Amino acid sequence: MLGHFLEAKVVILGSQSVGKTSLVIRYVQKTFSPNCPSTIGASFVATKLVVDGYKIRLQIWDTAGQDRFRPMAPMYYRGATAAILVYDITSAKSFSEIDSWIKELRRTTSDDIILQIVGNKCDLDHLREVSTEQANDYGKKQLGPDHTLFEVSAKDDQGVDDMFTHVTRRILDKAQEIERRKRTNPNGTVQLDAEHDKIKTNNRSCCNV
Ligand SMILES: Nc1nc2c(ncn2[C@@H]2O[C@H](COP(=O)(O)OP(=O)(O)OP(=O)(O)O)[C@@H](O)[C@H]2O)c(=O)[nH]1
Repeated sequence: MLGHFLEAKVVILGSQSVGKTSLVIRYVQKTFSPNCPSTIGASFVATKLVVDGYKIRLQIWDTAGQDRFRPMAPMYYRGATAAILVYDITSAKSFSEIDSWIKELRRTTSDDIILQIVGNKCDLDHLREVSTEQANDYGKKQLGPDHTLFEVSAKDDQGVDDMFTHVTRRILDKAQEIERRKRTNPNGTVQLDAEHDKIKTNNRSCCNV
């Protein structure tokens, strides 16, 4: 049975200035700073939450969107359970770059990585360049009919908590699926252990959440 303590790595990817750091700060610190400095390399924050009775520790890696840091990205997404792919709804270019992230992740990571598309800055609807319908259709086409697009605003605190909770639920579902497969396919131990390594579960009955 899946332990009641779970740890997962989540990486945030996307073009420069789409608001990756702002989303993490909004989620973890409940604040917004309009003068957020551009990320150099990447930064890491850990946060604990309880979803559906499970205590989860998310290790969130916020990566730098500047092109010069792109070659470093594999260092941060390697071993990730989930990747949050962020675009800015006022930038068609940032949306088109999601496609190259998906291709790169498909090429270089396990099929099991959870991919979540997120449009940030929905407070700037009057400047919108990417329609909800376009992004929604794209997400379902690329990531399957169950993919739910999130349009959020780190500035106005719209949808950010819901989006992180949704990703965490998907991580839980994945962990449960891996457990199920492990039970029903004992011959697949090696492969399943490799997968399982990315979602660390622990049967501890007590933790710091
Ligand atoms: N209006 C609005 N501005 C936002 C929002 N989120 C971020 N910003 C602004 O967008 C700019 C870039 O935000 P960051 O969080 O630094 O973006 P980033 O994707 O982490 O940027 P890099 O680290 O350079 O890749 C900053 O001026 C933010 O204040 C939002 O939801 N609405």
